[in-house]
Amino acid sequence: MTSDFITLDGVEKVFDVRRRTGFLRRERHQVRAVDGITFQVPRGEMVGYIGPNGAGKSTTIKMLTGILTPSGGRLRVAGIDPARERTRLARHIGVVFGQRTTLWWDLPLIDSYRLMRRMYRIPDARYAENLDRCVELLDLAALLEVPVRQLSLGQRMRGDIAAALLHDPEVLYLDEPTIGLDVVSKAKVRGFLRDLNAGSGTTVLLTTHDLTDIEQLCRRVMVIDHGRLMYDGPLDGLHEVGQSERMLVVDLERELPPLEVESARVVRTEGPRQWLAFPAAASAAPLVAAVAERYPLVDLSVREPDIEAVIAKMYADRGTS
Ligand SMILES: Nc1ncnc2c1ncn2[C@@H]1O[C@H](COP(=O)(O)OP(=O)(O)OP(=O)(O)O)[C@@H](O)[C@H]1O
Repeated sequence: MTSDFITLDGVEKVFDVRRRTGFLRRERHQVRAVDGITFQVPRGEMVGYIGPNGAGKSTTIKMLTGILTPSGGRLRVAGIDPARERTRLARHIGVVFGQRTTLWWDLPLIDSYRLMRRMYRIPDARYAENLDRCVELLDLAALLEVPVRQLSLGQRMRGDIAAALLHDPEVLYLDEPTIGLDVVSKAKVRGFLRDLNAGSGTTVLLTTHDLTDIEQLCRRVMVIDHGRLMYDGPLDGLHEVGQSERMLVVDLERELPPLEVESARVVRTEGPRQWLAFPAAASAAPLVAAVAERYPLVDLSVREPDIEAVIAKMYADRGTS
């Protein structure tokens, strides 16, 4: 048996859309939301699934939960075809949508959990154990009797994550789990997910626009755009694909015209300080030596490429190709 827990092979999703083109006229056209995606996720991995708005991320997640049926290709989660056996699959997966809640709005948090226990037919001992663990790790003790509508966004999100985990799913899909949260709440959610993945070996597929989530949680990232997989690999590898640059920031004894050194270009000057961009994959040592030899150098620092800028560049390059 393969250790791959999620497998997609040439998966497609095409939507038929009717567009109004006149008073009584409507035109039919097709949107290829997912256009032949292939990837595998082994058990226990935590993977980032990112892309610009409308790239096809939510459509992929909906196919992985069985809400949507693929138009083509083959998709399996825990050996199950999600669209055909959605109920059986539900026992294996947990889903958290940052923008929506699965909790009952007017009920105290604990009542939502009790309803879920019944829905998923979770054995008493297991329910008690999982609830205790979530309450402790997600800091929910003081919130259990509070109606969901009175919870802050960060509290509600922690409540939703617990709800998704009460039935011990083997895989957790997270769609924007830190959206709108403050710095402290984000750190809490990220810390919990890291421990969950490391401790229980839960497989996690994480969709987010916050790249710090990815940097802090995922070693592997998949980038999707226009329904196609543009990149699948380690986060660091994005720098190479995106041809990113590092920055050498130099402080000189006095203000000078832009420095002229091989393999770097001055992108900014501010008094005696200058910023030199050079390829991220290149060593900074020869560049530093060249600057020090020819110019009156006082101080320097090297800045790593900003992953956000790398991805923005990837999206932009794609848009113009
Ligand atoms: N039910 C639907 N009917 C028609 N078109 C749809 C439907 N759902 C999604 N689409 C289209 O499919 C494409 C992909 O949408 P999807 O929601 O998967 O993107 P996304 O990557 O999740 O975007 P975002 O980051 O904005 O949430 C978009 O062009 C969207 O308009």
